[in-house]
Amino acid sequence: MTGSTAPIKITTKEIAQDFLNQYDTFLFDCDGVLWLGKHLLPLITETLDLLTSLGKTLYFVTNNSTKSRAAYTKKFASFGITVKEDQIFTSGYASALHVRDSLKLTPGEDKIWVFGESGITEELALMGYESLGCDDPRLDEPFDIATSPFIINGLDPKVKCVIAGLDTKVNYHRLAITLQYLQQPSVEFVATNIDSTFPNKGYILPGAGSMIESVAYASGRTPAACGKPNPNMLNAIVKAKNLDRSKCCMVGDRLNTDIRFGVEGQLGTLLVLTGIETEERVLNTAGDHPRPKYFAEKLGDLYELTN
Ligand SMILES: O=C(O)[C@H](O)[C@H](O)COP(=O)(O)O
Ligand SMILES: [Mg+2]
Repeated sequence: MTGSTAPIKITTKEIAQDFLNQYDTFLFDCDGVLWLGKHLLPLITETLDLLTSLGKTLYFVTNNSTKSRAAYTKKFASFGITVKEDQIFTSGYASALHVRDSLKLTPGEDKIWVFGESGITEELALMGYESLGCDDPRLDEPFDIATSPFIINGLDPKVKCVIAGLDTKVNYHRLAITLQYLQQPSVEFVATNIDSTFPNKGYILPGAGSMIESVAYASGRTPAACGKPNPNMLNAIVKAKNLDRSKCCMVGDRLNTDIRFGVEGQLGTLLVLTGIETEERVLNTAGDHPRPKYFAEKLGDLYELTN
């Protein structure tokens, strides 16, 4: 898929100002746009302050499910940036909303097996759902079919759904037990997001999608993926915040998630080159991805060019 208009690179003060004048609300992806792991990208604080001083509204929409919205406020604070929990949307939160609003599982009764991290279980707990799996230390043990407590004790019949996401403690034990639940046809299969990779300070690392693919392949099942570019996530944000899509801009570093989310959601789009994509891919008219309206070397260019 290609946009008919060539993406505009933000390289001058005039282009930067023209871009800023078009939008009153910005939805920021996090990994690859604001930071790389624990490393804040250049001029991020200055750019967010600039936008706030111009009266813009800021939201943060990340596919990274390893942290809950509450934990992300702490991560922002660790960089000296004040962000309220209700400005943050994660794929873990979107998955929990899916469990509650689409699958309509019963809190306090139905349980969820989590192949992923605490950013998922904390969001589920806020909605009253008990999770199994995740960081249970027994899953850190090497898998042995004769001794695994999850095999010996049998599957929990109250588990009605598997949520799979990015799990930096992925191992055979977690894969094996997740597969046991996915072999139950009545157990729903939900994925937080589809990102194949993510950027972290000079390295491209396996993303949630690469791990989810493993259990999807083993089970022969396709999960419902809840993060960007799923329009349900954007619909939830637009509804919760009463947004005018024509005045919103999605800022991301990945074409098949962030920019697709923005283009298909009828938002403006800005792609920054500090994460996954290259200028060559952004300008490629033959790619199978939507192209952004704007792109820039880094988010901080907005600050640098207008000051
Ligand atoms: O694999 C993942 O979960 C993602 O690549 C990742 O962390 C994306 O986060 P985002 O770029 O949406 O902030
Ligand atoms: Mg990103």
